[in-house]
Amino acid sequence: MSHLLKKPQHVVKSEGVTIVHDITGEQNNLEYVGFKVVDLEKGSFYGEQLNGLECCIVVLTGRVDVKEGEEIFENLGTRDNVFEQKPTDSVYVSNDRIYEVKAVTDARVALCYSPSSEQLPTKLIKADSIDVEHRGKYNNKRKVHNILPDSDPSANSLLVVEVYTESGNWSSYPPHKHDQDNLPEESFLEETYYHEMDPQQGFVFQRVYTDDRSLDETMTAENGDVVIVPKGYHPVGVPDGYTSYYLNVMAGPVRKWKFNNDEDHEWIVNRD
Ligand SMILES: O=C[C@H](O)[C@@H](O)[C@H](O)CC(=O)O
Repeated sequence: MSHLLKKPQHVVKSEGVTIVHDITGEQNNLEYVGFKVVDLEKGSFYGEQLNGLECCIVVLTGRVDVKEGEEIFENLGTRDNVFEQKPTDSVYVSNDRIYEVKAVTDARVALCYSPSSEQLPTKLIKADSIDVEHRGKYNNKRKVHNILPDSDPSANSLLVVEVYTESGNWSSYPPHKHDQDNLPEESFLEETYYHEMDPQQGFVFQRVYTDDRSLDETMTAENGDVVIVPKGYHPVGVPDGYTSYYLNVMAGPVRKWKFNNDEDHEWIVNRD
Protein backbone atom coordinates (compact mmCIF):
# COMPACT_ATOMS: atom_id res chain seq x y z
CA MET A 1 0.00 0.00 0.00
CA SER A 2 1.33 3.46 -0.82
CA HIS A 3 3.04 5.34 2.02
CA LEU A 4 0.83 8.28 1.03
CA LEU A 5 -2.40 6.40 1.85
CA LYS A 6 -3.60 6.41 5.48
CA LYS A 7 -6.46 4.11 6.50
CA PRO A 8 -8.75 5.04 9.41
CA GLN A 9 -7.23 3.95 12.76
CA HIS A 10 -10.20 4.31 15.17
CA VAL A 11 -8.16 4.66 18.37
CA VAL A 12 -10.37 5.10 21.46
CA LYS A 13 -8.92 8.09 23.35
CA SER A 14 -11.47 8.27 26.15
CA GLU A 15 -15.09 7.38 26.74
CA GLY A 16 -17.05 8.62 23.75
CA VAL A 17 -13.96 9.96 21.95
CA THR A 18 -12.38 8.03 19.07
CA ILE A 19 -9.44 9.30 17.03
CA VAL A 20 -10.17 8.16 13.47
CA HIS A 21 -7.03 9.75 12.02
CA ASP A 22 -4.07 11.41 13.71
CA ILE A 23 -1.64 12.73 11.13
CA THR A 24 0.41 14.96 13.43
CA GLY A 25 3.70 14.80 15.30
CA GLU A 26 6.12 11.92 14.66
CA GLN A 27 3.75 9.91 12.49
CA ASN A 28 3.44 12.87 10.18
CA ASN A 29 5.92 13.23 7.34
CA LEU A 30 4.66 16.71 6.54
CA GLU A 31 6.34 19.88 7.81
CA TYR A 32 3.40 22.29 7.58
CA VAL A 33 0.10 20.37 7.56
CA GLY A 34 -1.36 18.36 10.43
CA PHE A 35 -4.73 16.65 10.41
CA LYS A 36 -7.04 14.71 12.74
CA VAL A 37 -10.52 13.27 12.43
CA VAL A 38 -12.31 12.72 15.75
CA ASP A 39 -15.61 10.94 16.42
CA LEU A 40 -17.47 12.24 19.47
CA GLU A 41 -20.44 10.52 21.09
CA LYS A 42 -23.21 12.83 22.36
CA GLY A 43 -22.10 14.57 25.56
CA SER A 44 -18.39 13.80 25.19
CA PHE A 45 -15.57 16.33 25.06
CA TYR A 46 -12.33 16.77 23.10
CA GLY A 47 -9.92 19.63 23.62
CA GLU A 48 -6.28 20.64 23.34
CA GLN A 49 -3.75 23.40 23.81
CA LEU A 50 -2.41 24.73 20.50
CA ASN A 51 1.30 25.36 20.98
CA GLY A 52 2.66 27.02 17.84
CA LEU A 53 -0.20 25.72 15.72
CA GLU A 54 -3.43 27.17 14.42
CA CYS A 55 -6.41 24.92 13.93
CA CYS A 56 -9.59 24.99 11.89
CA ILE A 57 -12.26 22.83 13.55
CA VAL A 58 -14.59 21.65 10.75
CA VAL A 59 -17.89 20.14 11.91
CA LEU A 60 -18.11 17.37 9.36
CA THR A 61 -21.34 15.87 10.75
CA GLY A 62 -23.55 16.29 13.78
CA ARG A 63 -23.75 19.24 16.18
CA VAL A 64 -21.12 20.50 18.63
CA ASP A 65 -20.36 23.41 20.95
CA VAL A 66 -16.89 24.94 20.69
CA LYS A 67 -15.37 26.86 23.60
CA GLU A 68 -12.21 28.96 23.49
CA GLY A 69 -11.51 31.31 26.40
CA GLU A 70 -14.65 33.38 26.94
CA GLU A 71 -16.00 32.49 23.49
CA ILE A 72 -18.66 29.79 23.24
CA PHE A 73 -20.10 28.85 19.84
CA GLU A 74 -23.15 26.67 20.37
CA ASN A 75 -24.89 24.04 18.26
CA LEU A 76 -22.50 24.23 15.32
CA GLY A 77 -22.96 21.96 12.33
CA THR A 78 -25.52 21.73 9.54
CA ARG A 79 -25.58 18.16 8.40
CA ASP A 80 -25.80 14.54 9.51
CA ASN A 81 -23.94 13.36 6.42
CA VAL A 82 -21.42 15.24 4.30
CA PHE A 83 -23.41 14.17 1.22
CA GLU A 84 -26.22 16.49 2.15
CA GLN A 85 -23.78 18.77 0.33
CA LYS A 86 -24.55 21.74 2.56
CA PRO A 87 -21.72 23.97 3.75
CA THR A 88 -21.00 23.40 7.44
CA ASP A 89 -19.78 25.50 10.35
CA SER A 90 -16.11 25.73 11.32
CA VAL A 91 -14.11 27.56 13.97
CA TYR A 92 -10.62 28.99 13.50
CA VAL A 93 -8.48 28.88 16.66
CA SER A 94 -5.00 30.42 16.67
CA ASN A 95 -1.71 29.43 18.27
CA ASP A 96 -1.27 29.20 22.05
CA ARG A 97 -4.98 29.02 22.68
CA ILE A 98 -6.93 26.23 24.35
CA TYR A 99 -10.16 24.99 22.84
CA GLU A 100 -12.75 22.39 23.76
CA VAL A 101 -15.34 20.70 21.61
CA LYS A 102 -18.47 19.25 23.23
CA ALA A 103 -20.70 16.92 21.23
CA VAL A 104 -24.33 18.05 21.32
CA THR A 105 -25.16 15.06 19.15
CA ASP A 106 -22.96 12.23 17.92
CA ALA A 107 -20.52 14.15 15.75
CA ARG A 108 -17.42 13.89 13.57
CA VAL A 109 -15.01 16.81 13.47
CA ALA A 110 -11.93 17.43 11.35
CA LEU A 111 -9.03 19.26 13.00
CA CYS A 112 -6.86 21.01 10.44
CA TYR A 113 -3.49 22.31 11.70
CA SER A 114 -0.61 24.41 10.45
CA PRO A 115 2.19 26.49 11.98
CA SER A 116 1.26 29.84 13.52
CA SER A 117 3.19 32.28 15.69
CA GLU A 118 1.16 35.50 15.40
CA GLN A 119 -1.93 34.86 17.52
CA LEU A 120 -5.09 35.87 15.66
CA PRO A 121 -8.68 36.16 16.92
CA THR A 122 -10.78 33.04 17.25
CA LYS A 123 -13.34 33.12 14.46
CA LEU A 124 -16.61 31.32 13.78
CA ILE A 125 -16.83 30.52 10.05
CA LYS A 126 -20.58 30.18 9.61
CA ALA A 127 -21.96 27.81 6.97
CA ASP A 128 -23.96 30.61 5.37
CA SER A 129 -20.77 32.63 4.89
CA ILE A 130 -19.05 29.92 2.83
CA ASP A 131 -18.31 30.72 -0.81
CA VAL A 132 -19.63 27.88 -3.01
CA GLU A 133 -17.67 27.59 -6.25
CA HIS A 134 -18.52 25.49 -9.32
CA ARG A 135 -15.41 24.62 -11.26
CA GLY A 136 -14.67 22.71 -14.45
CA LYS A 137 -16.51 21.55 -17.56
CA TYR A 138 -17.09 18.37 -19.53
CA ASN A 139 -16.16 15.59 -17.07
CA ASN A 140 -14.11 17.59 -14.63
CA LYS A 141 -16.98 19.42 -12.96
CA ARG A 142 -16.82 19.75 -9.18
CA LYS A 143 -18.27 21.89 -6.40
CA VAL A 144 -15.98 23.57 -3.88
CA HIS A 145 -16.85 24.97 -0.45
CA ASN A 146 -14.15 27.51 0.34
CA ILE A 147 -13.94 27.23 4.14
CA LEU A 148 -10.59 29.04 4.64
CA PRO A 149 -9.37 30.22 1.23
CA ASP A 150 -6.26 32.39 0.83
CA SER A 151 -8.56 35.36 0.24
CA ASP A 152 -9.70 35.12 3.87
CA PRO A 153 -7.07 36.74 6.15
CA SER A 154 -8.32 34.98 9.30
CA ALA A 155 -5.43 32.49 9.40
CA ASN A 156 -1.63 32.67 9.23
CA SER A 157 -0.79 29.62 7.14
CA LEU A 158 -3.87 27.38 6.95
CA LEU A 159 -6.05 26.79 3.86
CA VAL A 160 -9.16 24.55 4.07
CA VAL A 161 -11.65 23.60 1.35
CA GLU A 162 -14.09 20.74 0.78
CA VAL A 163 -14.85 19.38 -2.67
CA TYR A 164 -17.71 17.34 -4.14
CA THR A 165 -17.15 15.43 -7.38
CA GLU A 166 -20.06 13.63 -9.01
CA SER A 167 -20.16 10.28 -10.76
CA GLY A 168 -17.76 9.88 -13.66
CA ASN A 169 -16.01 13.19 -13.11
CA TRP A 170 -12.46 14.16 -12.20
CA SER A 171 -11.32 16.84 -9.77
CA SER A 172 -7.99 18.34 -8.85
CA TYR A 173 -7.92 17.99 -12.62
CA PRO A 174 -6.31 18.74 -15.00
CA PRO A 175 -3.49 17.64 -12.73
CA HIS A 176 -1.96 20.59 -10.93
CA LYS A 177 0.82 21.08 -8.41
CA HIS A 178 1.90 23.67 -5.85
CA ASP A 179 5.24 22.33 -4.66
CA GLN A 180 7.65 25.17 -5.47
CA ASP A 181 8.30 28.03 -3.04
CA ASN A 182 8.67 30.36 -5.99
CA LEU A 183 5.99 33.06 -5.91
CA PRO A 184 4.62 34.67 -7.95
CA GLU A 185 5.10 31.65 -10.27
CA GLU A 186 4.08 28.96 -7.81
CA SER A 187 3.59 28.45 -4.08
CA PHE A 188 4.70 25.52 -1.97
CA LEU A 189 1.74 23.98 -0.16
CA GLU A 190 1.65 20.54 1.36
CA GLU A 191 -1.82 18.99 1.23
CA THR A 192 -4.00 16.30 2.76
CA TYR A 193 -7.16 14.74 1.33
CA TYR A 194 -9.76 13.26 3.67
CA HIS A 195 -12.03 11.16 1.44
CA GLU A 196 -15.63 10.02 1.88
CA MET A 197 -17.72 8.13 -0.68
CA ASP A 198 -21.44 7.87 -1.45
CA PRO A 199 -22.48 5.09 -1.47
CA GLN A 200 -19.93 4.14 1.22
CA GLN A 201 -18.49 1.12 -0.58
CA GLY A 202 -17.20 3.37 -3.35
CA PHE A 203 -13.64 4.36 -4.08
CA VAL A 204 -11.71 6.92 -6.11
CA PHE A 205 -8.40 6.66 -7.89
CA GLN A 206 -5.88 9.29 -6.89
CA ARG A 207 -2.48 9.69 -8.46
CA VAL A 208 0.32 11.68 -6.83
CA TYR A 209 3.24 12.22 -9.17
CA THR A 210 6.09 14.58 -10.05
CA ASP A 211 7.38 15.74 -13.42
CA ASP A 212 10.44 13.49 -13.14
CA ARG A 213 8.28 10.59 -11.86
CA SER A 214 10.58 10.23 -8.87
CA LEU A 215 7.26 10.15 -7.04
CA ASP A 216 4.48 8.38 -8.89
CA GLU A 217 1.87 6.67 -6.74
CA THR A 218 -1.62 5.74 -7.89
CA MET A 219 -3.90 4.81 -5.04
CA THR A 220 -7.38 3.50 -4.44
CA ALA A 221 -8.83 5.77 -1.77
CA GLU A 222 -11.89 4.41 0.03
CA ASN A 223 -14.41 5.93 2.40
CA GLY A 224 -12.59 7.52 5.35
CA ASP A 225 -9.09 7.30 3.88
CA VAL A 226 -6.56 10.12 3.91
CA VAL A 227 -4.10 10.76 1.10
CA ILE A 228 -0.97 12.78 1.82
CA VAL A 229 0.36 15.07 -0.92
CA PRO A 230 3.87 16.21 0.02
CA LYS A 231 4.54 17.39 -3.55
CA GLY A 232 3.51 16.83 -7.15
CA TYR A 233 0.34 16.60 -9.16
CA HIS A 234 -2.64 14.99 -7.42
CA PRO A 235 -5.70 14.30 -9.63
CA VAL A 236 -8.75 12.36 -8.44
CA GLY A 237 -11.01 10.21 -10.65
CA VAL A 238 -14.50 9.20 -9.54
CA PRO A 239 -16.04 5.98 -10.91
CA ASP A 240 -19.49 5.93 -12.45
CA GLY A 241 -22.29 5.74 -9.92
CA TYR A 242 -20.47 7.28 -6.98
CA THR A 243 -20.10 10.75 -5.49
CA SER A 244 -16.78 11.76 -3.96
CA TYR A 245 -16.23 14.10 -1.02
CA TYR A 246 -12.88 15.26 0.17
CA LEU A 247 -11.68 17.83 2.68
CA ASN A 248 -8.40 19.48 1.75
CA VAL A 249 -5.94 21.01 4.19
CA MET A 250 -3.07 22.98 2.68
CA ALA A 251 -0.21 24.91 4.24
CA GLY A 252 3.32 26.02 3.42
CA PRO A 253 5.79 28.87 3.93
CA VAL A 254 3.44 31.42 2.34
CA ARG A 255 -0.36 31.30 2.58
CA LYS A 256 -1.01 31.57 -1.13
CA TRP A 257 -2.62 28.99 -3.42
CA LYS A 258 -0.70 29.46 -6.67
CA PHE A 259 -0.59 26.24 -8.68
CA ASN A 260 0.49 25.17 -12.13
CA ASN A 261 -1.14 22.55 -14.33
CA ASP A 262 0.79 19.62 -15.79
CA GLU A 263 1.73 21.05 -19.21
CA ASP A 264 0.86 17.73 -20.88
CA HIS A 265 -2.76 18.20 -19.81
CA GLU A 266 -3.15 21.99 -19.98
CA TRP A 267 -5.18 21.50 -23.18
CA ILE A 268 -8.01 20.12 -21.03
CA VAL A 269 -8.63 23.61 -19.64
CA ASN A 270 -8.41 25.28 -23.04
CA ARG A 271 -11.29 23.42 -24.65
CA ASP A 272 -14.33 25.58 -25.53
O1 LIG B 1 -4.88 22.27 -4.66
C1 LIG B 1 -6.04 22.15 -4.24
C2 LIG B 1 -6.67 20.81 -4.25
O2 LIG B 1 -6.05 20.01 -5.22
C3 LIG B 1 -8.17 20.79 -4.42
O3 LIG B 1 -8.77 21.68 -3.51
C4 LIG B 1 -8.58 21.12 -5.86
O4 LIG B 1 -8.20 22.43 -6.20
C5 LIG B 1 -10.07 20.98 -6.00
C6 LIG B 1 -10.48 21.17 -7.46
O5 LIG B 1 -10.46 22.30 -7.95
O6 LIG B 1 -10.74 20.16 -8.13
